[in-house]
Amino acid sequence: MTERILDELFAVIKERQETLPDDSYTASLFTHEKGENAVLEKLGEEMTEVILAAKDDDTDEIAAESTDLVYHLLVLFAAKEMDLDDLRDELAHRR
Ligand SMILES: N=c1c2ncn([C@@H]3O[C@H](COP(=O)(O)OP(=O)(O)OP(=O)(O)O)[C@@H](O)[C@H]3O)c2ncn1[C@@H]1O[C@H](COP(=O)(O)O)[C@@H](O)[C@H]1O
Repeated sequence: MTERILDELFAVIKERQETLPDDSYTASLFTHEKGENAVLEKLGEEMTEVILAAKDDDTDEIAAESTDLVYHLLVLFAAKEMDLDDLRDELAHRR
């Protein structure tokens, strides 16, 4: 697995945001009739799914749902015209 996988995924998300292919789930989040609420609702759902997986002590499910959560968080960053450096800078600031 490449160390830059988050950057690579974020680049694909930005590309989908620009080109809006019909068959892309990511694009559908940017064009949803609910607007920004579409991704905000998914973030809430995925966070709940992480919590339920944790309550079940199901580490495979925690990893899977956390991956859904991170993906939707990156979609939110793109929607807000932020990028991964905003996250890195904030983390570095706290060291
Ligand atoms: N990493 C992801 C990714 N993670 C999660 N998801 C989608 O997020 C949604 C999660 O929704 P749910 O948890 O509700 O799961 P569900 O399968 O819809 O329904 P349930 O039965 O679980 O309720 C699913 O549709 C997943 O496909 C993702 N969709 C796309 N990507 C990546 O985004 C990039 C662009 O992909 P396209 O959007 O397909 O162009 C590619 O690199 C993809 O791998």
